[in-house]
Amino acid sequence: MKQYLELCQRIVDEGQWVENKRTGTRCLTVINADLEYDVANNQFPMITTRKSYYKAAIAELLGYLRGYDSAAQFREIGCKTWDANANDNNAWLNNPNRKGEDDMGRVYGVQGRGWQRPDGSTLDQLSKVINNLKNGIDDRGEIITFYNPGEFELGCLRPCMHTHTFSLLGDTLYLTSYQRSCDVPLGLNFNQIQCFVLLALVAQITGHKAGKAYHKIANAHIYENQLELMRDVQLTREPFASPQLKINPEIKSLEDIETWVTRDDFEVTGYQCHEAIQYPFSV
Ligand SMILES: Nc1nc(=O)c2c([nH]1)NC[C@@H]1CN(c3ccc(C(=O)N[C@@H](CCC(=O)O)C(=O)O)cc3)CN21
Ligand SMILES: O=c1ccn([C@H]2C[C@H](O)[C@@H](COP(=O)(O)O)O2)c(=O)[nH]1
Repeated sequence: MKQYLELCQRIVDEGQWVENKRTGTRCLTVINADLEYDVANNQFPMITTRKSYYKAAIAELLGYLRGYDSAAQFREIGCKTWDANANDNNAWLNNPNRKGEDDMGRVYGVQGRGWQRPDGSTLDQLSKVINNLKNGIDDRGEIITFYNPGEFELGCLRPCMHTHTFSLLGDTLYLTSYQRSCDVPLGLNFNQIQCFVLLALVAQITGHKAGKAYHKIANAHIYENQLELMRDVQLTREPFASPQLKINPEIKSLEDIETWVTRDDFEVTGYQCHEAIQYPFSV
């Protein structure tokens, strides 16, 4: 929690204003942030200085792992975060590749589970990594990347947290996640949870201990219409201790994640937080 608040304070104190053409809203911006999460000791990085909706963040991650490409699929598993980008953004609405209501196109999990090869076949990056890790193999390229510049025009948004590298050291699994662009009041709240859960879950289904998750962010920003709430409300609050996450131990394979796991297989204990803050969202 301390590192999150320090990043927010750093943006407020040292950020520079950057115009943003896509959303039309300028952002107070810093470059480079390194965060880490202690999965080994179950220090679940949920924001405590406002109410955090962790189940929606986990549902979003499950949707990515399943290769979902429609905001309707995300809604069905308890996550509304893709409605606006799929249905309210003019650039995407006018894009001839959009296949209709709720279509997100070839984003995130579509690339993770079905990267298109030149010969027309597809590559399942996630299965490869899980199979190797299950067999104790780290080929120094246990990487899942959603970032496919050749297909940007086929999706509603370029992936933000775009690459995940898994590393095995003895029987301990580590994760390094890379993010090109981060909406610190809204998105990071979800992304911190997702890095933690991704490592905890993959460690569980591949039979390893979880170590740390490292989260590397290039452009970290606060939108202009979020600044007052962050500076004058959220940053004046004292954080509470980190809660703990309990994952259903019956989750044992990638197939389980694909078939029956829901957001209710994840329970948080010991969560104490300040009142909710509703931050504006820029589409
Ligand atoms: N401008 C912007 N910021 C983002 O963080 C973001 C995007 N766009 N587009 C793609 C995804 C969607 N994400 C989102 C979208 C909405 C919330 C959001 O509204 N969160 C609320 C409540 C969530 C709920 O009730 O389930 C929050 O208070 O955290 C969070 C992340 C993260 N990403
Ligand atoms: O997981 C996510 C997804 C998106 N974001 C934020 C970061 C930016 O504010 C927008 C994306 O805008 P771009 O113009 O494509 O950079 O969404 C996030 O923080 N986390």
